[in-house]
Amino acid sequence: MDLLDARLDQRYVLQDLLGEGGSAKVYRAHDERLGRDVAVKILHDHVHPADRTRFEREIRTLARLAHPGVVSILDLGTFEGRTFFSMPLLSGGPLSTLGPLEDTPESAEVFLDAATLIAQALHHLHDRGLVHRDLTPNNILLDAHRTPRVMDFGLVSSGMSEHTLHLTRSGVTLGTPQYMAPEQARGVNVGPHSDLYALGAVLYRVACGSPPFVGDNDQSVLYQHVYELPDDPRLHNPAVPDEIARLILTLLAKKPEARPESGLRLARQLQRARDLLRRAHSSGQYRGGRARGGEHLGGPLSPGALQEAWAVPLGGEVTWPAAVTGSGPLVTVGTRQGQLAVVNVSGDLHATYTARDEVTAPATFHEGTLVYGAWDGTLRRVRVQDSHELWRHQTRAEITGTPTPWGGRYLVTSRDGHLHSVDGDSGELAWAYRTGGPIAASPVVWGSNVFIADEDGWLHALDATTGTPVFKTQLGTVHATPALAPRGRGEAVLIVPTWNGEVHALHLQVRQGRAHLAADEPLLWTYDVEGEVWASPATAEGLVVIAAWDGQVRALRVLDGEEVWTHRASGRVTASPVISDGHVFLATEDGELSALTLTRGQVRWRALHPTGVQATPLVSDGALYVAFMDGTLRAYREATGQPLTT
Ligand SMILES: Nc1ncnc2c1ncn2[C@@H]1O[C@H](COP(=O)(O)OP(=O)(O)OP(=O)(O)O)[C@@H](O)[C@H]1O
Repeated sequence: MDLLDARLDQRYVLQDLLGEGGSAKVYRAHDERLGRDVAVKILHDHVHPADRTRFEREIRTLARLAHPGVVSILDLGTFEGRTFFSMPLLSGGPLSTLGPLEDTPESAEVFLDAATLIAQALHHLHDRGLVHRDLTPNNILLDAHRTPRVMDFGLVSSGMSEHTLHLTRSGVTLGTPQYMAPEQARGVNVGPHSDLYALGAVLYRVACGSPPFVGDNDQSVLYQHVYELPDDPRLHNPAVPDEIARLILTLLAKKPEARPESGLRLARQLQRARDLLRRAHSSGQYRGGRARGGEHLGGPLSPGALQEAWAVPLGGEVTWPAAVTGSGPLVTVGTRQGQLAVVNVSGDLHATYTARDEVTAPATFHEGTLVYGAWDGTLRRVRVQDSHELWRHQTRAEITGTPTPWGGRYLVTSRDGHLHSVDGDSGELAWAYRTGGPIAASPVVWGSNVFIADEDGWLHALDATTGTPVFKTQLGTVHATPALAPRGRGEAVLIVPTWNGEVHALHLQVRQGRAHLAADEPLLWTYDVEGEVWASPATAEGLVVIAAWDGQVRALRVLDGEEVWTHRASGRVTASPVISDGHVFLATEDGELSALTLTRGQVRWRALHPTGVQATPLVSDGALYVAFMDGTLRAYREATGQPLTT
């Protein structure tokens, strides 16, 4: 019977059918009494007694639970003899909309936050002696803020002793094979650990886009849950961070005792993974990879109170396109005189590595090693701990871009127009792609796609794993590395500044892992800064900051290129602006350092030095690190004891 427009309990007007399950229908309804929209779940007209039991079980369970990660029951009633209940309307779709994971810190953080809340919700359930037994991505819906709520408690079992899997409805096995723990598939020893396994399978599906096991029929899937090992999630989606892949695989352990011991313990592990990722993002400052938007976490919170903490002579000039990069307690910068200096955060020189030539390409810290290229075409990988050189790879021309880690390899550009993919373990070349013109910019990675812009004016998009071209488009000579602003699921804006001053915003979409230009509006906007651009744009919070060489700095809206503010720096700008915690950090060729608010461009801090800066500064660990052209590295920290000024 169609219930649309029916008015339940003088209060709920049913508006749209949201979905239908075995026992009930779910409607979007308007609660006239409170003037808000809710979801109403109403029992089918004629139901099998088993389905009625499931429905009642769900209501009783919901009434016992109160947790931010569990959908709450608002009201209970009957309509023409049919039981119904109302609950908050969850408009964010199923949990799977958070995936597949993209190679952005935001994507992993949203995923980990959601997983943590679900783990806590499971703990809440388990603590009350309940086991969900049917956790699937569709049974965890997101609200408008992407907060997940566990629902669908029709299969919940109370009491750990209950082993019944075959709660049947018309002879059908209930539970969802794709997410079912091995012990549940076999019908023995189902308990809280089975929900943790199911959560592992759900997270696998979200992270990779497909569940751990697929098969032609339920039996084949269940067989694999019992006997086969799942693939490493990174094989299906290389953007899955290592920490997340490891946690998912422990949840999918065949033996319950090998899984995390409780939802609470899992929640802690997920939070730790989030902290680790956050730290990796705040330090491994390579422009093309995680920090490709020029945004970094962990910069000075109140730049108004910045003071010089130390200065270290590096023994050589520091010029564009060098950049200060860092990891944990170490900061590094290369010089023209063939040195790569590694300084610790208290200002002591930790080590110096020599190259035969200028080290102007920014170095990358990655997994305890340092990867750096030099003007003579050598790429080296060195262990930070003991300075041991792991390998050296020789290319034919100057290395211009920062080595960008991708799927166990490093993507690195050279002046003669090549993008090389070099194996991280052996230093051997996996593939090389030749663009038409010289390259000065670093590669930019998005999902499994890599973009490079050359000086002949073309932007190339390649498959990052194989180097196969995906598309190319002509924009104009590019020196600076483009900035990528992710725009929600499978969409991003790539902001490409051309040397002659035109900044183009390309609208990218990803379909089955491949990037392409949006068919309806490939170019969102073009903005003419009327001057050369050497610095890479920086983007965060829906804005992009572009510093032209003549010193004019502009913040534009990523969406439509509208100008939000402008600022005139004291001199020419070659170093890229850096964004952290709502501030933009700028350095000029005549020695002006400044910190501006991101949203309004207000100057919060300014310092002048007799020598200038061309290399992009680093923000990390609450400090600002700047390498001056004369070869000094200076650290600026917030003066202690001063109140926050912003
Ligand atoms: N609170 C809600 N807000 C928005 N949509 C909802 C809400 N609750 C349920 N839905 C939608 O209604 C659909 C049907 O819900 P129901 O709980 O009956 O799911 P089911 O899992 O398909 O059925 P079964 O009870 O057989 O397991 C869900 O898949 C979901 O899309």
